[in-house]
Amino acid sequence: MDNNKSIAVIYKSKYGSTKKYAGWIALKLDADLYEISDIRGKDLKDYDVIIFGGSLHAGKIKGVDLIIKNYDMIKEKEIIVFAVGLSHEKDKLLNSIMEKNFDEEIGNNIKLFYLRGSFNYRELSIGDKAMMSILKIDLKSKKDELDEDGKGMLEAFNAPIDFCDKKSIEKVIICVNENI
Ligand SMILES: Cc1cc2nc3c(=O)[nH]c(=O)nc-3n(C[C@H](O)[C@H](O)[C@H](O)COP(=O)(O)O)c2cc1C
Repeated sequence: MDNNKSIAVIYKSKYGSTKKYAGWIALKLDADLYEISDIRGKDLKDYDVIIFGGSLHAGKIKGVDLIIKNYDMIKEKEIIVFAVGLSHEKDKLLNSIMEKNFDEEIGNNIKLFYLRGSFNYRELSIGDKAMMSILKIDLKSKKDELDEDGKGMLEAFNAPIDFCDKKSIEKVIICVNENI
């Protein structure tokens, strides 16, 4: 790895999984670590490699506007985004995250990864509980037709689940090391 390259890891996390992954990645890469509110868009130009991590919320990557709004300023840099969610990593998942969050130009220029997070219904904010309750009713009504993801989600309302796995950051680390 070229140690002269400066790397920023920036994250937006509501319940802690994305923060955990960002911390693991920053430590491994000896990068500067920022919670999203602690960095301004213009500070991004100080870095050669920008790694952004955000949790998935109804398909959207929280906080990723920081990358989108500043894209013209940072487009010559190495940009890596990791999304943290509960779904299983299926073939189409990355494509669907890409389509819901980025236009074609940005999509072609960034590297996108998916990491599995955690879920504890009891700890959710009131708004998130309301949103998830609607999902729960929907899942229950389709109980017999649910795929693995749906069944897992339904079970998660009763018992907290945590898929955070330090080993899964390896794909992000390899990507950074290959490109700098
Ligand atoms: C309201 C709500 C919406 C969610 N939407 C998605 C989603 O669209 N896709 C997904 O894979 N996970 C979804 N999740 C699961 C979160 O992404 C998961 O809990 C993640 O670990 C949260 O990250 P954080 O701990 O950094 O806040 C959702 C969770 C909540 C509470």
